[in-house]
Amino acid sequence: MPRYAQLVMGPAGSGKSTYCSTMVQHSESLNRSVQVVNLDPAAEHFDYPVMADIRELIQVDDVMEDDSLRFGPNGGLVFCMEYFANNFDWLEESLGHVEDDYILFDCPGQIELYTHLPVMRQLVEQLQQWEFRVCGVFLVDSQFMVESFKFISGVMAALSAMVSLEIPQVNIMTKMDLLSPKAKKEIEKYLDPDMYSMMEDNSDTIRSTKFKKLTQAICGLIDDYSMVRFLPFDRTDEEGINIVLQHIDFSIQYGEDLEFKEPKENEEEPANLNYDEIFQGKVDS
Ligand SMILES: Nc1nc2c(ncn2[C@@H]2O[C@H](COP(=O)(O)OP(=O)(O)OP(=O)(O)O)[C@@H](O)[C@H]2O)c(=O)[nH]1
Ligand SMILES: [Mg+2]
Repeated sequence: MPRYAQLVMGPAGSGKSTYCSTMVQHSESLNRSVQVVNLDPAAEHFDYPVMADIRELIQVDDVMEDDSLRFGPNGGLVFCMEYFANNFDWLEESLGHVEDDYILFDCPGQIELYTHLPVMRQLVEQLQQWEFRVCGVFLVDSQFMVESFKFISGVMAALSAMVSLEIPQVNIMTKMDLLSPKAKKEIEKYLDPDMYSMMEDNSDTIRSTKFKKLTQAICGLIDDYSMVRFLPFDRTDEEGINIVLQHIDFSIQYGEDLEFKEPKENEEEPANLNYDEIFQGKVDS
């Protein structure tokens, strides 16, 4: 039986931990069991129950305080994640061997983990060896998406995670509840974007021809392959949360292998039922 995992990624402060706790609550209301693993060695607050916490293995503060290492917060985090990659048996022990389990991994916000460092890919390969079907969930803060250039940089971040991990990925715009109704309307065009027209929006502000050509090439690449779409995520909207969950479940085929329970048969028909007699009786009366 397969196991299921969501790798919750995204830039710092994009709402990863909040997403995890919202999903746990939502799944509880659906009578589904979803567990969360904290993979952020610098995490301070989260309000979901954890099944495993990387801080039991290693903490950024300890690495920074170590006189022989002398790392700052970002170098410290990279060191922690590399240490984690060399100690996956800790994770294996913490996860146990439960069939059919569904686990969210709340990842750190340093973007280099998803663009060029090998740690997340190693984690994905390891999870797949343990029979997990993994979906990447990439979060981007909707507050930063209201202008085309910011949007393009968000798209590129999501795309580089998608390309480097080679797993199904669902991209999400978070904090939709903070947008005004006008901004909400405005942001709709970013959910399923037409990159060429977005390029047109900006053409007046781009003066350099080289920059314009480069932007055009990037927009063309994104559009031609239809690689990036976003789903809105408003933590106060149950219906919207359900749509996000359905997309993710679909991408990892959650539910297809669950055992089908036959509905209980109604009372069996009497064995010697003579339909001719019944019919005859009805016709006679
Ligand atoms: N209004 C609103 N606030 C949100 C939402 N999601 C996150 N926030 C707020 O945004 C801030 C950051 O959220 P986190 O969930 O901690 O973000 P994160 O991506 O886990 O942050 P790091 O782990 O530090 O990278 C917190 O103050 C949250 O309360 C949302 O959907 N709506
Ligand atoms: Mg967090």
